[in-house]
Amino acid sequence: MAQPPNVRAEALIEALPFIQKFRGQLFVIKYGGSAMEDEQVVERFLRDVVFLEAVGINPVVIHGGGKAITSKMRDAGLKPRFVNGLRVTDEQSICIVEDVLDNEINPAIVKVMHGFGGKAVGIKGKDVLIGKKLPPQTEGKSTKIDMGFVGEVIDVQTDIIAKAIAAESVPVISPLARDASGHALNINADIAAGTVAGRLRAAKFIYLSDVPGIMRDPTDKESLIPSVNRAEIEQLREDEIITGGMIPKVESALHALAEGVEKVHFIDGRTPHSLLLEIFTNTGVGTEIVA
Ligand SMILES: Nc1ncnc2c1ncn2[C@@H]1O[C@H](COP(=O)(O)OP(=O)(O)O)[C@@H](O)[C@H]1O
Ligand SMILES: CC(=O)N[C@@H](CCC(=O)OP(=O)(O)O)C(=O)O
Repeated sequence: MAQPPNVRAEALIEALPFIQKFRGQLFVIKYGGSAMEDEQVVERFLRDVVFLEAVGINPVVIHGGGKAITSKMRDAGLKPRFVNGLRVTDEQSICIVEDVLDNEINPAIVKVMHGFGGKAVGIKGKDVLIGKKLPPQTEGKSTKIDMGFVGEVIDVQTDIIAKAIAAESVPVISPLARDASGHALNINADIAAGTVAGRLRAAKFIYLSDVPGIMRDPTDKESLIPSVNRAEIEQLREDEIITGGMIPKVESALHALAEGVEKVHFIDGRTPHSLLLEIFTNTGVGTEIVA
């Protein structure tokens, strides 16, 4: 049932101080994982991003696509393998990774945003992120695994991103880098986003995922941790409360904070308008990481 007009107007007025505070500021948003699986959820999120841009905030979106890559690899008869949350990526797999991220997911996001009347520009990670191959990773106690074409970001060509923002377009960036010889490297999207947020000194860095935030028990919603600092994160890792896909997230969040990002938030991409609630209301949503 529609709310009375004055209640609806109050929601806009509640947003006023936040719009005034955040206009002109740069927010990096990592969008990935299961929160990307449902078309309705994707559209709702992207409309929220268009809204941010329309009220003068400068969002930069870094997207993932791990699930789609896994499914395409399986179709090709390849068996996905992860070490410490990172996909082992051989020559055949990197072609699939590039195809899924740059030719499918990235243009689809831009198209939906255009459909909502937003301005967005797709940027291939390879065009802005310079990387180098990761050394072999330790699995278990001592086994070293060659990760293939998996990299870390050593430089960001921020001028290309800045140009898009100056043109009032939302940069939508895929998590790939190029190495010194121009070869594509697969970058975990959380790590790519954390590096970009740090280099751009984002006012906020927001992760949208498929959990309410960081939890003491990922199966119990009530165990959500609303605010956490570096020392507490280290303890949560030691106690193996933060595991799996949450590890690259907290690591890149801490990296971004060390680089001067003001605030990092983990919110649930499945909750309708969690992004707008986090930014434009006093309601605390998800987990905030403070320096
Ligand atoms: N303490 C924790 N709190 C919340 N989620 C956690 C925690 N530890 C591990 N996880 C896992 O991390 C996952 C999120 O990481 P991931 O699946 O890589 O997200 P995305 O694909 O959105 O980047 C959650 O679905 C959850 O299973
Ligand atoms: C090296 C590495 O693991 N790269 C990731 C890149 C995509 C990603 O991170 O996507 P999500 O954010 O949706 O998980 C991968 O191949 O799955």
